[in-house]
Amino acid sequence: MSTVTTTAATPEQLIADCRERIDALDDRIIGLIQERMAVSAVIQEARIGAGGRRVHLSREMEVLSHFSDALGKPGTALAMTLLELCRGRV
Ligand SMILES: O=C(O)C(=O)C[C@]1(C(=O)O)C=C[C@@H](O)C=C1
Repeated sequence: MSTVTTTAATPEQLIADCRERIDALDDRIIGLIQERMAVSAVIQEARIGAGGRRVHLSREMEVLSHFSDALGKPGTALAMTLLELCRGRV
């Protein structure tokens, strides 16, 4: 977990500063998700073009484990949402 430093003089200022940082982080997270969706689409199109299926279950298990190892049970839910964004509903 990274450290958060602030020079805020009041609780109100601290909250405003931190919310600004959260909004900026959320923008970056959204950008990364959009980048992930584009990369995932390249893989899926290549697989379908080669006669395969959109979904690759064993790879999805690896993605789910990656997130749950790092973030616990909510990480699994997050990975499932990411996978749905990247390949649609199954
Ligand atoms: O890694 C793959 O083979 C992908 O197609 C990418 C991806 C993903 O977004 O992580 C998407 C669909 C598959 O079911 C598995 C994983």
